[in-house]
Amino acid sequence: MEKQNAVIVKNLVKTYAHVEALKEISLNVKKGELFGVIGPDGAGKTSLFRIMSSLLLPDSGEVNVLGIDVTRDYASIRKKMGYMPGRFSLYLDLSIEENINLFASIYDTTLEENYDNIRYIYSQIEPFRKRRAGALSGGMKQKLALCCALVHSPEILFLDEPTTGVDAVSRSEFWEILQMLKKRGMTILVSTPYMDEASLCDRVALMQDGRILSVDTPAKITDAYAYSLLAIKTNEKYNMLSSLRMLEQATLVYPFGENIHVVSDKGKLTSEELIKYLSAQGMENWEIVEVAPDIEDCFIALMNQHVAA
Ligand SMILES: Nc1ncnc2c1ncn2[C@@H]1O[C@H](COP(=O)(O)OP(=O)(O)OP(=O)(O)O)[C@@H](O)[C@H]1O
Repeated sequence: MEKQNAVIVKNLVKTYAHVEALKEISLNVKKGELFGVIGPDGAGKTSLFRIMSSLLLPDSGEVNVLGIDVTRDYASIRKKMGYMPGRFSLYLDLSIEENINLFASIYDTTLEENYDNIRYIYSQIEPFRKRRAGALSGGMKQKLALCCALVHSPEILFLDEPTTGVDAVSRSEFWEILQMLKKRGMTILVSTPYMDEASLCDRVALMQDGRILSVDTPAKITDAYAYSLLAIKTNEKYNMLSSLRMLEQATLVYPFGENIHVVSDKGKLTSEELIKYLSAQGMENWEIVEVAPDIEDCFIALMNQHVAA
């Protein structure tokens, strides 16, 4: 049986003064899904999350969360959702325990009443419960903010860039917590600028400049890559980039980790032709390496298609 939608967003538009932050955004998220919204700074993620969480009104469009029209009935949806804003919403002068109790009191509940719901996360910071939030590491603040968002036992979580600026270990611990919450049936929407987090989601929306470029499972997005991708390993990155950018058959050339990626229309540039070109250019000490496109390659190609359109 087809899973029910937890979130339905239709033709959402949001404008600030002269900035069109959201340009007719539409998407559906299923109950129990871990759904990622991935995009660079300014893509419109925060605007979208604030509107879905009933904290901001759109200019036009529809937002339905758990069967509730959030633009009309924000009081009902707030009881059922947890929201973690991009910049932590913690009270830095209050202790861990006081922060959680404060958030609990807003929903007329207590930490004790909901202890079981947040035990897995809270137990990791409980030894420091008397410590001021301002004196916590980024990773601990992130766990505390998640406890605050979960303390009233919501059915759905909106997490806006929860891992931005947090160290790699804390990031990976945080994703483990999200997987655990998903297993318990929670619907989770999470935004992130980190492409490597895409593979941890059931489905992702790639977002740029107020638009969604693609929505699918990470595997289907990479399977749909419509170009030919060659990667070159070299110590002479700068010269290599300049040289490749003059190659007519290359649609896109960009540094990617240790390599340089060369994108061309299918059948337009073979590795033999690339070898010939680089040899003719007098380039030395490089090799072509086999790579499969990842989400970031797909994103770059989609952005380029959009700019070219
Ligand atoms: N209150 C505001 N007034 C004017 N422009 C705004 C306001 N809030 C956001 N914007 C602009 O709207 C666009 C989308 O911003 P938004 O914060 O939604 O994107 P984002 O993907 O969350 O990026 P970031 O990670 O930088 O917050 C950006 O161009 C931003 O500068």
